[in-house]
Amino acid sequence: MSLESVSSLPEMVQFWQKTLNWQPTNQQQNQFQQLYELIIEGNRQFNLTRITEPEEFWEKHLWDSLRGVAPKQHFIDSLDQGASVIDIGTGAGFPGVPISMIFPSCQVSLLDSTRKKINFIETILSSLSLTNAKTIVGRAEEIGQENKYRQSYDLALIRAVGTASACAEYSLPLVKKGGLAVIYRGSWTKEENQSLENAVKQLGGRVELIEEFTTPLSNSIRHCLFLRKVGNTPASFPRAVGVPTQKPL
Ligand SMILES: C[S@@+](CC[C@H](N)C(=O)[O-])C[C@H]1O[C@@H](n2cnc3c(N)ncnc32)[C@H](O)[C@@H]1O
Repeated sequence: MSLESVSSLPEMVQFWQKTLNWQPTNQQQNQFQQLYELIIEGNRQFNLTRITEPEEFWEKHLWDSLRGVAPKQHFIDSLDQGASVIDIGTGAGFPGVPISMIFPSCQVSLLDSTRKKINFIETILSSLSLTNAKTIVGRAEEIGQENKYRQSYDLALIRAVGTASACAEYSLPLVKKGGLAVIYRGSWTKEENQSLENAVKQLGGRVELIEEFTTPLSNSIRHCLFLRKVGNTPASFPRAVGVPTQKPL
């Protein structure tokens, strides 16, 4: 397939307006289209995502990425105020790349343990001139122990990287006191609350909000877990590579 044959993304003006009380500018809409084309092209080499149909891409990659930072229908305030953001396990760049497009004043770090994914993202950042985003190659367990990164982000985002307690252990050590970690989830049950609360407490956080919502096109159930960093994370967290998943808190 050549780039000329990549479909156009739907504009979805009414869905952006209704769900986020917001609409992309023409320039942002063009960037979404360019991102879509680059990912479809990259997928031929790298097997980046199964989500390639235009409407599905719009819903599951673009809309979902931005919905995660819009609790109570408003984008998280700090994003408009130069927040430092880290997307942990960014894969093909979600949710971090759409967020860096929409919030040019924030600084977004895109972390993944796979070098080839990060190489691909670097081509995206330069093709789209996204100067407010940069990449980090590494494991969250190790990055979270480095002074340069530890407790230095206002906002940590993590989607489809592991269990909720592993995601909490990857993200909270990287967040500043007062900052927020957002875990993007599909399903969530009340029974899972207790183990999440327990993990988050050990990491110096508290569960601020668990939001359930449905996606606008396929009506799928989604959840976002918003964790506030209220104290310091003990030095023993995150534990060594692999431990957060093998021995969940
Ligand atoms: C299923 S993909 C999700 C990608 C993207 N967040 C999304 O929602 O489309 C999980 C990604 O997390 C990365 N990953 C998994 N464990 C990690 C860790 N401990 N530290 C950094 N990256 C990790 C993988 O390399 C992979 O790219």
